[in-house]
Amino acid sequence: NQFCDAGIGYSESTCGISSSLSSSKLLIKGGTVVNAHQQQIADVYVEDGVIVAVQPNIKVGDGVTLLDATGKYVMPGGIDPHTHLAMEYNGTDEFMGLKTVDDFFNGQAAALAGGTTLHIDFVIPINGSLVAGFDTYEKKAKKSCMDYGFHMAITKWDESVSKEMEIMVKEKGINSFKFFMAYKGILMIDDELLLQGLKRCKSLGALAMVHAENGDAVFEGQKRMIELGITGPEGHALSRPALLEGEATARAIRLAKFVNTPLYVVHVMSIDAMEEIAKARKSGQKVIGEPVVSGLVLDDSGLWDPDFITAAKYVMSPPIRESGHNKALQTALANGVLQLVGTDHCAYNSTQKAFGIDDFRKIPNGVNGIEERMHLIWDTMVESGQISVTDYVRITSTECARIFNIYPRKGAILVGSDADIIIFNPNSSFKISASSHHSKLDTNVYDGRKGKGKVEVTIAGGRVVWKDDELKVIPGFGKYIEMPPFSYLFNGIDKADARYLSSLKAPVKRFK
Ligand SMILES: NC(=O)NCCC(=O)O
Ligand SMILES: [Zn+2]
Ligand SMILES: [Zn+2]
Repeated sequence: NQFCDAGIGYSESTCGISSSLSSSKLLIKGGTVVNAHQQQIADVYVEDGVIVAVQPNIKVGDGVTLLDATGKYVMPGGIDPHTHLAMEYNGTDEFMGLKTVDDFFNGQAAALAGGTTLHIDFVIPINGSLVAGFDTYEKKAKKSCMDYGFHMAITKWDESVSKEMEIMVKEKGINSFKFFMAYKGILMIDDELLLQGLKRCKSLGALAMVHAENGDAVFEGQKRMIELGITGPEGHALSRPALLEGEATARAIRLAKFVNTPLYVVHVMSIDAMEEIAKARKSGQKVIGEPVVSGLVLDDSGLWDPDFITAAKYVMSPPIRESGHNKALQTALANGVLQLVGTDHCAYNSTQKAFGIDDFRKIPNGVNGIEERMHLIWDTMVESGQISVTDYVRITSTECARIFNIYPRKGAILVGSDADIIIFNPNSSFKISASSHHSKLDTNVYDGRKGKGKVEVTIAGGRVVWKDDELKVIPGFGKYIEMPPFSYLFNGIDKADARYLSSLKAPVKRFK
């Protein structure tokens, strides 16, 4: 790994960052500046971490770092809405018995090398306590080298959880809560809890997110596979078919409609789930669908690899589906049925994956992607002609900023926006390899993939952190980004509620 893997307190001089790269004034010259709404040839001038001017032919004095972007795209840094860095369960007894290997420093360094400048991670409560979970994640994130935000998982329900949700929203800058409809006995919630959670989210202006799989049926499917003697990684896919993802997606959508609150479906992996989202959106319901890179570009064939470790590295939930789902998800992303792309970066190494050598139920669930997302989505969606460059910015950055209510501070190259910027060369190329990536993983589910386009420069918070294939990152430089409630998804909810109430033909006056 090329970045400075020092602890907190590392200073620029000890890692040899040249003064030109650490200048607080930057001028990006002559590139095509792309926002989700338009593209234009312009210069971009940055001072103290903020974009100060976007226009042609900006003239500056001395002491400004110049970056030539002629023939290249200048785009907002990627925003990954779905990561699990240093993920733990209950603080000590980690999710599926293990802790993810990429933490809030090296996982972020990998993200920066791939052009992502902000990620939103999932806080896992400790014994159900949101405050305890938040405190733990706040400590883990102290060494951050790039900006980050938090979603919060809800794993149990009582008065104190309901109160803590309010604290999260009003005092801690969290505006989204994830409900796991799977992982029975660990994180899974039931419909009653989901209903209470949806109501509470609505009252706080927070976005409800669901991991949509029928956890009871998955549990049954797992038993079925073991009874049939299917204990390897392929049993993972066979035990939780797409119909169970479709069922849970439909159920969550209907409950959100009943409550009249927006819903965000994380890691949409199947046609079954995507079609439920399409139907709901067509009817006017506010449902957001997030595919992840693995579901868009891979198929399940790796799970049948005769080598256990090779197969186990593809184990994630919902599973990577058989070929055909990936292409359908790409089309849905291109035509607006799905809105933004995450990674679900959840890194378990070979030793950890080997925990399930005799029983696929014990293989920790998760794949990488935080470093690869921007390149793979460019190659799969833009280079193939499925979407435009402006749409690329929308699905990798802007829409995420809008949904989580931090636009245009993030997700845009506009005067006043944070200087989180990439310079992207469409004529260069990338190659993914487990031996050169920046994750701590010893494997990579995209190992060997090549494609067109390359993130040549990443600027985060106004600093050049990635250039000439070299990382220059500082632990502690990343900021926590608070996300206010009542995003645009809540517009009109009150009017729809009033319409509903006035439409009720009740109460009926009855004579006794
Ligand atoms: N997706 C996965 O397999 N691991 C991370 C946890 C989750 O998002 O469900
Ligand atoms: Zn999930
Ligand atoms: Zn996840």
